Amino acid sequence: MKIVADENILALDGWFGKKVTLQLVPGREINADHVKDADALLVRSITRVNAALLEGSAVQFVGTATSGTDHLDLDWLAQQGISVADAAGANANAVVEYVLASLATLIRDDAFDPWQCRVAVIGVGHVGGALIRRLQGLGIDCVACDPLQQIVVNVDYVPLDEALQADVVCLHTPLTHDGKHATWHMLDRERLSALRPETVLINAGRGEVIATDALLELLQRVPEQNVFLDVWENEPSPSLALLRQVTAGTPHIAGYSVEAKLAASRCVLTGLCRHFNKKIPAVMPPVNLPLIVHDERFSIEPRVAGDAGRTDQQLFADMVLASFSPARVSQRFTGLYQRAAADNNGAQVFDSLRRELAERREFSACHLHAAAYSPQLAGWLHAAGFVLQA
Ligand SMILES: NC(=O)c1ccc[n+]([C@@H]2O[C@H](COP(=O)([O-])OP(=O)(O)OC[C@H]3O[C@@H](n4cnc5c(N)ncnc54)[C@H](O)[C@@H]3O)[C@@H](O)[C@H]2O)c1
Ligand SMILES: O=C(O)[C@H](O)[C@H](O)COP(=O)(O)O
Repeated sequence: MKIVADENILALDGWFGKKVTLQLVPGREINADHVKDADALLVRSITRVNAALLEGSAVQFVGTATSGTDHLDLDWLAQQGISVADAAGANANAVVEYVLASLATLIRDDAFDPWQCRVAVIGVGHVGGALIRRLQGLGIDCVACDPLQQIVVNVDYVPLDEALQADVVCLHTPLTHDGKHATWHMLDRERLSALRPETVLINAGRGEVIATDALLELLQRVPEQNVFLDVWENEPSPSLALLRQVTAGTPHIAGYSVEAKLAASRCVLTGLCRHFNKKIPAVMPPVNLPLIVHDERFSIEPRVAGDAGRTDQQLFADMVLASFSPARVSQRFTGLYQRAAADNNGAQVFDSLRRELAERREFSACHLHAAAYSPQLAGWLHAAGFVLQA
């Protein structure tokens, strides 16, 4: 059997016996020549999988290590009888932590108190559902907007235009082009203009859900509007003007963590085994991941305990941002991207930064000493996903 796979799907090597030929290829370079005699293709979001790639090939299974599937021509694949498996849910927790870290950026700067706010989550699937549960666990008021499925209980579902009046608006929808609830340019000029200037907008769904030109116009008119973008139109070459204007812009890494990457690999390998009627290995990619109890990134802990001058909210933000700071990533991304864009190398910067940022660990890898924090702060840290030990 021959499997062609994106070289950046984590921990694929070592899972296949001698009867399998695994060819690893950079995702943007996978072409019809690579796949013509392959039985299976494993991709990430950057490979377009359609007739142009697979027509006449031997591929009968496509696995994508992503939740989004807009890079796959699902109708054509179904017509051809090619099976598809995705990794929906694998990176939901990483995206939730990205949203918490974005809010922490504003809390730290004293610009914002989420406990006095209403957060609207638009798109309530794996990511949006997990986000609502996490925010509610933190005691933060939420509403949900999802006209296609209403699966989360104990939350009010509201129409889109009402959701856009919340204090924080989080977009977690797929990119879709057809039907009454298509999401392409769902936030167009008219809807963006309806946002209140103090509303915080976060997009970790797909870039095309917001019309770039209209958002740029909005930010030129209302520069104080806080906007966090992880996804962009025209990746890997997003608008530099927009990147410069947003509160924090990251190169599509909200769902990036070692935990998420391994879970995604597990999903595609499970799908592959099911399709080819192979036994699903009991233990899948590796893994003894070290905890970060003593990691220098968390040397903040003693400072937190000793710093009587900071409020529990600020200390909460400090802890979250010590783990992952979208603003720090944004600063680096913006600097590198604007220099590279001058030489038309922006796309390489986008891709190489993404590779580098895949080593993030989730909050659960950080074990903290409960006694170092006030009961309120310890409760928030626990609810956010950190592990509190006696
Ligand atoms: N930035 C990242 O790193 C990252 C990571 C994971 C997922 N994503 C993106 O986020 C999307 C959501 O991820 P997920 O795992 O929750 O997917 P999911 O399929 O579990 O959930 C998507 C939800 O969006 C809802 N939806 C569809 N159209 C809508 C509309 N017009 N208005 C409101 N809701 C709508 C669906 O009903 C569904 O409940 C993915 O499709 C992907 O494009 C991005
Ligand atoms: O849809 C998803 O799951 C995410 O957008 C995912 O994080 C994309 O990551 P990539 O496949 O490009 O590494």
